[in-house]
Amino acid sequence: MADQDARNGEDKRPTGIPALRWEEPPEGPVLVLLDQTRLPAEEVELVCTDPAALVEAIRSLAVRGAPLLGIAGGYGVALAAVRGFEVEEAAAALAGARPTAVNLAVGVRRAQAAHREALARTGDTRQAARAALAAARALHREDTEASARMAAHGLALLDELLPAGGHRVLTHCNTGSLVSGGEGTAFAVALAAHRSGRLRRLWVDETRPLLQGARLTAYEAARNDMAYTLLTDNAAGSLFAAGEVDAVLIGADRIAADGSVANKVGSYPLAVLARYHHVPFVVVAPVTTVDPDTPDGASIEVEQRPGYEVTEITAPQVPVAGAGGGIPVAPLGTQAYNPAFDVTPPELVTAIVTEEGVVSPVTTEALASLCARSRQVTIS
Ligand SMILES: CSC[C@H]1O[C@H](OP(=O)(O)O)[C@H](O)[C@@H]1O
Repeated sequence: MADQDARNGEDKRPTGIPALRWEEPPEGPVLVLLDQTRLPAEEVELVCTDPAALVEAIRSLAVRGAPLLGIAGGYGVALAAVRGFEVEEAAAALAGARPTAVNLAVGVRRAQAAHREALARTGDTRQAARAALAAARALHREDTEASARMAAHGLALLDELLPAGGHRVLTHCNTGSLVSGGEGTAFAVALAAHRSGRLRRLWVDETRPLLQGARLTAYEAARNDMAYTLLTDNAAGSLFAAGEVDAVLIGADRIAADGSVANKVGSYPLAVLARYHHVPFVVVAPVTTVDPDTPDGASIEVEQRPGYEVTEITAPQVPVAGAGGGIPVAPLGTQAYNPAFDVTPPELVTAIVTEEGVVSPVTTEALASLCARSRQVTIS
């Protein structure tokens, strides 16, 4: 898919990167994924012909990012239905592939509900499969539209919060078109600022251990010709201290009813730094990430991932060395603590930006309408 030019910045292909697409070749429908574990070195596509392959792709982060997980989950149910797999079983496996991003369960549930309703109404498995696919496509379309609206609301908020001139924005993990049906969430706001000449600098946290920032956000920023600088996660503090950060923009995997935000591990320390240095800490996420059934941060299940992701550096070209197939950077047998996410309390969040607008301050009361809206979009 990529040619040599793509890696030296000479590639002039469209900046949007189709993270996934549904195709219907003669041999049967497939879900095609851009394998994000191979980026930025290689653009490799995974062709999923069954739900089990998609479950593994989700678990390995070949496909990742809360909104995209919801879209993939919906298509996964449709794939099971059109290819004659047991749909309820496939739905349960897909929804359980990763626990923290609520969008995954939402996407699966919407396609599953459409399938159940059509099957009960018609008794026809082909019609039921088409209903599941239509639900997945609707979710994909809605997320694409939501991304553009979040970008507009987010940029207007930055202009309101920050002095005129270029904004210096720090972001964590990856929240661009690789997590979305559109151009992403937090990254889409930075991209909108860039396109309007109002992004002075995008500070990109590398985001250990899987390096979504270094590998994916830098890749997307380069493809968009943005002014970006990569930094180690532990260098962020010195940037704040030097007054080099005007705002923090991050995504979310689950927002509890009280406004607690689960996001990539390392987000909470950024919120504390932002508060100490009086810098706005802005969360950008679609309404489908708000979970009215999770009352508070303590109720969010934080995914614990394998220790070898911390103790080894993995790269596709590296021959199998350690337990995870990577290069050990710690003594063999080293135990590692590897939570994939952390939870930021609402009092440290300046604002939550969704496609519906901006919530600030972040309180249970202020979120009530978002919770109600979330219930609507997650069952329609
Ligand atoms: C805007 S959703 C992107 C969100 O997903 C990332 O997690 P992962 O790479 O493990 O799927 C991270 O939390 C991002 O903020």
